Order: sequence, then C-alpha cells, then structure tokens
Amino acid sequence: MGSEFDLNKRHCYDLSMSRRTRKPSQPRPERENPSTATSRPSLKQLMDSEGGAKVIQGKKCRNSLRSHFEEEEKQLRMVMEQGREGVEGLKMSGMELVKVGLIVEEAKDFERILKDVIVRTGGGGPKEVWLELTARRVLRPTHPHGLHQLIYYSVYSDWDVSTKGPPLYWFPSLYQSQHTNLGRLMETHGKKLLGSSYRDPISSFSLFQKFSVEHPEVYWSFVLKELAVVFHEFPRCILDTTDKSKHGGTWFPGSVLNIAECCLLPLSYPRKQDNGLAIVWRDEGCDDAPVNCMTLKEFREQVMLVANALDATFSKGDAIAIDMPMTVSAVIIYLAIVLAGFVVVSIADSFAAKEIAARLRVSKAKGIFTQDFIVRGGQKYPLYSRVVEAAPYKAIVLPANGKDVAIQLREQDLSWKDFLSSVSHLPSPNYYSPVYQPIESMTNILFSSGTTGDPKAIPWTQVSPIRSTADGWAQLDVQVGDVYCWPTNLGWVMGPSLIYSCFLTGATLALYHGSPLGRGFGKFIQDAGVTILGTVPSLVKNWKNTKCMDGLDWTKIKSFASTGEASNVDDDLWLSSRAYYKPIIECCGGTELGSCYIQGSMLQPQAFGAFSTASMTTGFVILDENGVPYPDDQACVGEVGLFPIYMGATDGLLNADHEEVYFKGMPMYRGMRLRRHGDIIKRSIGGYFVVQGRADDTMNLGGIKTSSIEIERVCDQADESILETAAISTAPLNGGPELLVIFVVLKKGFNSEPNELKIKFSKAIQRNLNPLFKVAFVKIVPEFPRTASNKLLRRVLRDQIKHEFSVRSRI
Ligand SMILES: Nc1ncnc2c1ncn2[C@@H]1O[C@H](COP(=O)(O)OP(=O)(O)OP(=O)(O)O)[C@@H](O)[C@H]1O
Repeated sequence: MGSEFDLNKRHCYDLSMSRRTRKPSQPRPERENPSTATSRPSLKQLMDSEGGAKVIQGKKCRNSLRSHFEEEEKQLRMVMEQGREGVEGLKMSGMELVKVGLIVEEAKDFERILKDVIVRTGGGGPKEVWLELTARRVLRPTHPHGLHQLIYYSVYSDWDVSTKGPPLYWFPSLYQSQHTNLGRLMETHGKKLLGSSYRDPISSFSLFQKFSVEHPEVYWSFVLKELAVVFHEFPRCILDTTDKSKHGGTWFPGSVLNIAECCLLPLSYPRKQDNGLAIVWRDEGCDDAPVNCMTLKEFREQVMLVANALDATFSKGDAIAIDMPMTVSAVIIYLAIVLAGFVVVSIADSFAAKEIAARLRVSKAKGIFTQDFIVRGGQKYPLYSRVVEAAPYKAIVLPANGKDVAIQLREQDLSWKDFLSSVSHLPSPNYYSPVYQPIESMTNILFSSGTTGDPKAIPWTQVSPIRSTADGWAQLDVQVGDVYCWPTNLGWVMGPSLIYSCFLTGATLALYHGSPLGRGFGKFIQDAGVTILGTVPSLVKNWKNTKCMDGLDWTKIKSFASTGEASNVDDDLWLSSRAYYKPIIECCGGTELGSCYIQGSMLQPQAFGAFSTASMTTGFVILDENGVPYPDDQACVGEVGLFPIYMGATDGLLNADHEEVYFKGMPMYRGMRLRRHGDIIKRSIGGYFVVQGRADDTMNLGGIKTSSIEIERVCDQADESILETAAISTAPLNGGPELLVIFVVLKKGFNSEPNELKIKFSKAIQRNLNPLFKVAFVKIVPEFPRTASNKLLRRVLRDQIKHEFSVRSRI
C-alpha cells in the first residue's frame, strides 16, 4: 500500500545516521531555519564566535560541549541496548537538538528528558513514547517547529504503515472521554443499548457507532434532547420510511418549529442564559482593543429588530441573499431571515458579479444584503459595486466601517441605517413572534463548491441545521462554555453550520472581522480564549510558512478541526503543536449532506490528516472498480457509496436532477440503492481513512488506477523548492496510455528547472508508489486555479494542458 507516512521517512532523522553519512541527494526535511525560527543563536553561531559560546556556556569550550553530547549519546545508547525494544529513531545527539534551534542548556535538558521517557516506556513502542512525550508536555508551542519535526518523525521512523496503519499522535484518556458529549451519552445509555458488550466510551465507540447506523431513530431521539431544539409541534415519530421516493427517509414528520428561534431562546438544558455570551468579535486593525462581547439577550433583540424590518420590506416566503463577510451583522441578518419565515440565499463574498448573478437567478432572490466595501488584510475592496453589477432587485447595504455607508446607492437600494429605521415607529421593535413552519420547509439555499462541475443549488430545510450541529456536538465535542471560531463565509456550508453549532449547543461564537491570514487573527484567537478552532488546510499552510502566529498563546484550544481539502501531515503537526498536541478533527462531507460522512473523533486515537470513523448514524461501503463493496475490515481504496437513509441529506436540488446526480447508476447493497458522493477514499489497517480526491480526478497510468492526491503527496516532498503540486493525467493527441503531468507552484525566492523536477518527481514516485509510473511533463505556474472556497480545480488544469499539447502539435 502506498504509504503517506513512508514519505515522511524522508523527514525522519535517523539520528544514528549523522550528517556526515547523509547522502547529498537526500532531501533535508523542510523545517524552520533555527536562526530565523528563534532569536536564540544556533550552535554553529555559538561556535563560530568564541565570545558567544562564552556568553551562553560560561566556561565551557567547544570541545567540552562536544564531549558532553558524546557522553550523553553513549549513555543513551547503553540504555537502549539493555535489551529494551525502545525507539531506534530517538537515538539523537544533543548536537541535533541544537541544530533545530535549542540553546545548549535546553538541548542538554531535553536530551535528559528524552532519555527518561525512553527508560520509562522501556519495552513500549513509538506510540507509548509519543504518548509519554505529549502527556508530559515535553514539546512546547514555543519550541521551533524543527524540534517538533525532529522528535515526531524520529519517534515514528520505523513505523510500518502497511501493517500498523497511520502513526497516531493523539490518544483519548478514559476520564476525558467520559466528559465529552458523546461519552456522557454512551455512559448513560450504553449498557441499556449494547448490553454486556458495553465497556466505556473509548472501547465501545465503534460498536456504538454501528448501533447508531442500525438504529438511527434511537440515536437521534437521544441527541435531540441534548441540543436546543424546541418543537412548536412535536414530530409523530423520528423516522418514517414509507415514502419510497425519499431515499433518505422522512425525518421528524409532522413537526413544526422555527430553528432560528431555537438558537435565540434561553434554556435550562443545554444551559443558555440571557446574560450568557452569545458572540465575541474583533475588527481587524483593533488588535489591542478588548474583545467585543454580546449577550444572548442583546443578540436576540438585534435579530428580532432585523426580522421586523424584513417584514416591512419583503413578502413572506421571499428568498433574500446575503453576500458579505461573516460579521456579527451577517449572522444577525441570517437568523432574522429564518426567524421571519424567509429563505436565505448564501453567496460567498469572493464571487465575481457573474457568479453572484447566477446565484440570484437560480434562487429568484428578491433582495440582497451586502456591504459597501470589504476590509481585509489592511486593504479596502469594493463589494457593493460588484453586487450591483449582478443586478439584484434591491440591495440593503451595510457600512464596512463607521456608522453609514461610504458610497452612493442606486435608487431602489437602502442603507442599513434606513432599513433599520423603518421599524422605529413600532412599540416593541426588538420583539418578534417567530414564523413556525413544518420541519421540511426550506430555510437556506446554499451552493456547492463546484469542484466537479457547475455548483449545485442545495436547499437546506430545518432538518439540515440539526444534523450539522449534531456532528459538531458528537465529534468536535462543542459544549456550553466553548468559544468556537472557524474563519469562513455564509456562502460555504461551514458558515451556517458554525452558527447553528454554537447557538444550538450553548457555545459562544467567535468572529474576526478581517483576514484570517495574519497575526491579528491569531491574536484574536488568543484574546477571545477560543477553545475550538476550525481551519482549512491552505490557512494552516500559510500560518506555518509565514510564522505569523509565533509567540501567540493558543493553549486554551481543546480541539482543532479541518475541512474542505486533504490536510498536509506536516502542517497539521505544526497546528496541533500550538496547543500542546490537541487533536485536529478532520471533517469531510458535503453541502448536500448538511454534515460530514467521515470525521475524526475525541473518543478514538487520531492520526494526522486522517479520519477515524464514519460520523454517527452514517453507513457506507467502499466500492471496487466493478461497484462491489470491499469487506468492512479490509484495507482498500475505492469510491464511497453512502447508505441512503441519512438524516439531514437533501432529497432535491434546485438546478439539477437530484436522482440523477446522487442515485442513478449506483449499485444496490442489502436492498438499498447507495447514495453517490464521488470521493475516492483509502481505508488503512486499523480503520483509518484518507480522502484520495474525487472520482473524476482518478488517473489511469499504465492500466493502474491512481489518485492525484497520492501522487501529489509524493511530489510535494521531492524538492525543497516546492510549495505545492497538482497531478493530472491526459490522453496523448495520437492516442496511447495517459500521460502524467505535474503542475508546480514554487516557494517564494526559489528557482527550479522543470526538467530537473521531472527527474526528481519520477524518482520519488517510482520509489514510493510504483516503479512503472513516469512523469511526462512538468509545468511551473505562479498559482493554481481554485474554486472560490480554495479547492484545487484539476479539471481546469486538465483543459489547460490539453490545449497546450494541441497548440504544440500544430507548431
Ligand atoms: N477534510 C477533507 N479532506 C479531503 N477532502 C475533503 C475534506 N473536506 C471536504 N473535502 C472534499 O470536498 C467535498 C465536499 O465539498 P462541497 O460540498 O463544497 O462540494 P464539491 O464536491 O466540492 O462541489 P461540487 O459538488 O459542486 O463539485 C468532499 O466530497 C471532498 O471531496
């Protein structure tokens, strides 16, 4: 099995192999330059300057330093040779520690601690050593990333992924697990439901997940009570499967509610008090000002004010768009639209006028909320002018800064100030009676990213928010008292999901009004005391590469989350290390599912860039090329086929044939027509999953089906000049086997020749994946085409290269 971690072996410092023995062609791992990663001098600097060495070392001279480290290394070797199995890769010298940025005294201490850890875990393997290292907080967020890399990759240097599964970096404790949302639920009901098979939340997690797939109505009846879902009329039952046209089932039939009202009401369980913190936020540029706070009561009154103003401007049932950054006002508008029985049309603020127009047309939106400008990274970008180009019927325009908009509006448009003043004559403008609707009513029209084709217009009912929140509740463990931040936009599924995940669980929503790329964002995470931080892989890459978060304290974070694209192991190592190795819960799903179908879990050990379970109540199989499912316990790679009964999944699309997109041509399994999701996933030994990309991105190289992501993982590591790669295959003009083409974006300040890279890529792919694969062509580009949500568009690269080949053939 092509192993992701084998590649990282090239990151590994086999510390028994000194620098002298490293072959020149062997790439050094990408790591922080000690001299820039820390203001402390490196050993080389110390040794180059006699004076420097004296400052740090007092009387110790170069030779005694060396002999000290040699002595320590000898002792360590003795410990490890005393018949204990130990961890070979950890035989490191103090020199190596100094090389990654520790000062000499620290290196000595560190070496001692490592030795102690090895002794204490004597007989144990890498997992035990890593667990001990993290439990003792040996590696600190302030340590240079090079040290984290050195230790992690060394600990796991001899780890065989093909027999042991991916290396694990986080392990739940029994105590911790019993205090998670899902752990508590399992402790309360586990024995009753699973009988004597139930032991504890960790050992019985998989069994409980399977139970939830087989008895979703039981699971959801429990979880509903844990969330702030208040029915105006109770459902007749949890699940009704009599309507066979609805593959996913009819959920909570007959119930009536207003899901926005559920967000706004105070409640005893989960505890939501009027004076509790609903939202904390900060504007970019005010990084030293106190964090702004809004209580639940203040928030509710604002939402109700806007709901009244909506009634004064629109007709019931209208679709109303929002195209602006995800600010406090945007969240208020979102919930006000739902509270008042209108439908939100979510449009990401990065779209061009044409894209906005397409979304307004499909949704038949009667108006749009937008801003005059977007302030991001210290720059001001026009937004209103872009929106107006898309010709909405009516725009309500908020100011990016200050009290009023800074531009001239069209005649039919309203400023935010005028919009709100339309209800100032009401006796209680801050009070609104919610519009209760059947649970299946549409509340939001979202659009998929468009990675595989035209974006789909996806209707969210009142079921979707419940499903979305429940995933966060179960797997990210969102609880009362948490401060939850995820830089995103209402135009992406994470936007609405984040709103509901906070207000239906009693957590506080944290919003940064500005760019999440810079230090200002990181300082907000620190100052707001964020406990759950959601990310996308490109953000993490940027934070790590620019080092903009160095020195900030993120240790209140109890878990991270990542979604959108496959994560990079080393970037995640960096992220997790910011908070003493907290878990990064990978989430992968779809806008049309309202949820994740695979996730990480706080009840299972976690591996970087991998998913540990199907989400609660989700069942799926992995299909081979003939559509036949692999056995559940077999390591394999194939396309996902979801079990169709799925709480929160769509049963209609506004601009495409739902049946055709998700069900037509899918195989039957145990009497069910499976639901298409389009992802290729790999299941490893131990049941961990890695997403290998979309089925459309699969390549056929010399008759062997290969995923682009697998090739990219190898190529990303092939040379230090590489920031990222994209692999596609194309049929040659004159026919024959598909050709493998690698697109490359280089790191700033690096230069490389395509032909040199071609040789390096071919060698790396042959060594790590398949000796028969050969790179046909390498193209260096300044950046990759991406969807507005930052997903790589391989289909655009495929078209580009096809065009380029055909032009060349004509010359
Ligand atoms: N953590 C993740 N790791 C890898 N891939 C992910 C992850 N999260 C999401 N994805 C990818 O994104 C997809 C879901 O994205 P979204 O719902 O926006 O639709 P899309 O499939 O990108 O767009 P469209 O259906 O329009 O082509 C997943 O099916 C998966 O391919």
